Amino acid sequence: MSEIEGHCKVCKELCKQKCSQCKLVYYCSGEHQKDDWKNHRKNCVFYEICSNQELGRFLKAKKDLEPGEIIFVDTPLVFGPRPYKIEEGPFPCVGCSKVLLNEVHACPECGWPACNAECAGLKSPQRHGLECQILKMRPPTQNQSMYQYFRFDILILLRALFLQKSNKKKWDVLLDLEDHLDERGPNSPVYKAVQEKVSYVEENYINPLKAFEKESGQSILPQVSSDIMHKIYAILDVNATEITELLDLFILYPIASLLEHSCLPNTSQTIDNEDGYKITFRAALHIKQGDHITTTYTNILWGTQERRKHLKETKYFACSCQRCRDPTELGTFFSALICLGTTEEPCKGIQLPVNPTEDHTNWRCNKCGIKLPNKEISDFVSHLSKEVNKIIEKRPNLEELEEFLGKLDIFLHPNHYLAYTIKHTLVQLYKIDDEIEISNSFLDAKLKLCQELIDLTKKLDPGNSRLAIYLAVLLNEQLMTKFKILSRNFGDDPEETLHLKDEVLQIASESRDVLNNEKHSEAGAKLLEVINFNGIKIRNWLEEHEISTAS
Ligand SMILES: C[S@@+](CC[C@H](N)C(=O)[O-])C[C@H]1O[C@@H](n2cnc3c(N)ncnc32)[C@H](O)[C@@H]1O
Repeated sequence: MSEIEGHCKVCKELCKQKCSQCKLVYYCSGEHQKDDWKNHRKNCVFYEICSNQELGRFLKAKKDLEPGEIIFVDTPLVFGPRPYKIEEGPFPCVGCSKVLLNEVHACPECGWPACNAECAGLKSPQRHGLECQILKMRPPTQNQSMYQYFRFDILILLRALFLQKSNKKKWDVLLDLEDHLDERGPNSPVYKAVQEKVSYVEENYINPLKAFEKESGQSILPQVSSDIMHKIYAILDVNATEITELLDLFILYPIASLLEHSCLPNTSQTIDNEDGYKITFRAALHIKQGDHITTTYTNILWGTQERRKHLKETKYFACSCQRCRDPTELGTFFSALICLGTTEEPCKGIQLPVNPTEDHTNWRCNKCGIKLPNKEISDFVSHLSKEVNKIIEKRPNLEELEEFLGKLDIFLHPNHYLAYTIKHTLVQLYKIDDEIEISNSFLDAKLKLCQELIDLTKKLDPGNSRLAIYLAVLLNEQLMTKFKILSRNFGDDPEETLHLKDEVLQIASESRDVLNNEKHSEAGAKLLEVINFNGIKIRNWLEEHEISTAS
């Protein structure tokens, strides 16, 4: 049997035609494919759901997947405003969740803030349509601020509770998601925070609801116990996907919730805000049949200790992915420190964790061998991290930032994640402006920094699944620096001109490609506009100087 032949799933005849969707099953004819659709339908996907003791459920590839290939599209079980209290700043619209930056209107039924009394989300059952009837039941209260009165953090809970009536299948799937309730026991801080919400909901909404149900004989929401509310918040914390920018949303998906975490994920995701927040997962790297399909639950621009701590505290597991296990973090040295040695003369070796997946691992210098306890390192890095946040918040100028980086350089490996943050800001402050006199050495230094950060970003995120915006910013800076050199040296050396022209065109094209999955995000769209504008500027210049734009 050749590779392009297989046995028809129905009659077992040898044939060449496959299911055009999953390309995993052979059918000798359209008729046999149609006959089998009822069985095949649920298996017509590129992944299988597996489970083991360590991970619980996870997804495995059923076939080899190429970068960019769609693995699955998922539709939300429920979505709503982030379940954290809003203490200041604008509210979102209760109907469509857009942040209300200008005029604030109200839902005509319950009075909650809305973008417009006609907002379609006010009536939609997936949005405000069902919860509105409960919000209306609250008795009038006095002496409460707007932020105490409009508790957007409880809306997603009400929306989830309504699934038991509006879509029992989704309700059952939701309740079957991982909750880690055992780790969120009554003494944990998270339990107390959730209990505050639950008591608030009971007092303001559930008690009036129960009174109404009793009086009217209607059953609106049968399951509203405190336990079920704790469970829903736990499920949201462990599984929900967050969107920020203009919307501030938590979205819970049935399939995406089963994806395993890795700090080196092999998928990328895009969410369609215009189509009910459908999420599309694509292969970001080559995925082989049988490989686990992974996403990331944390910030891959943090060092191993910070990522693992965050995962432990919010997702209740100890990550031991390829990056976490490697003291050098895939050769990036993203958490490495400079060894200060024991004598007055620093040894200048590199301090790395001996076993990064052990919480209390010692750190050891790769040159002098001196060991330091983890606590000493993490206290020191957390102190530096606060200093970095302070200086970034201050919106520093170039000189302040360079001076600060000079201090960090004494202690941190040049690739340390705190240095990365500073350098990423710095590279954008090294302006290449036609109005300013710029030396060649300045351009060379900027190019060197761009290249250093681009290489580092690509190592951390080889599938460009999380750091696309960071990378595109760097490529754009590199593009404009090379273009400056090209235009400055034009006429000196024709061969060099052509070489630089090719490089510039290649970088312009790469920076656009990198943003492929981000072009619908606010930041991605803005950046793409800048890159396209720069691309046009460069092409115009090349044409004016009669340099072919073909590579
Ligand atoms: C979003 S859920 C993933 C689906 C879950 N395994 C299930 O059975 O429903 C997140 C949970 O899966 C487990 N998990 C995910 N990735 C893991 C990993 N790399 N190592 C260990 N546990 C992991 C943890 O229990 C985590 O809290």
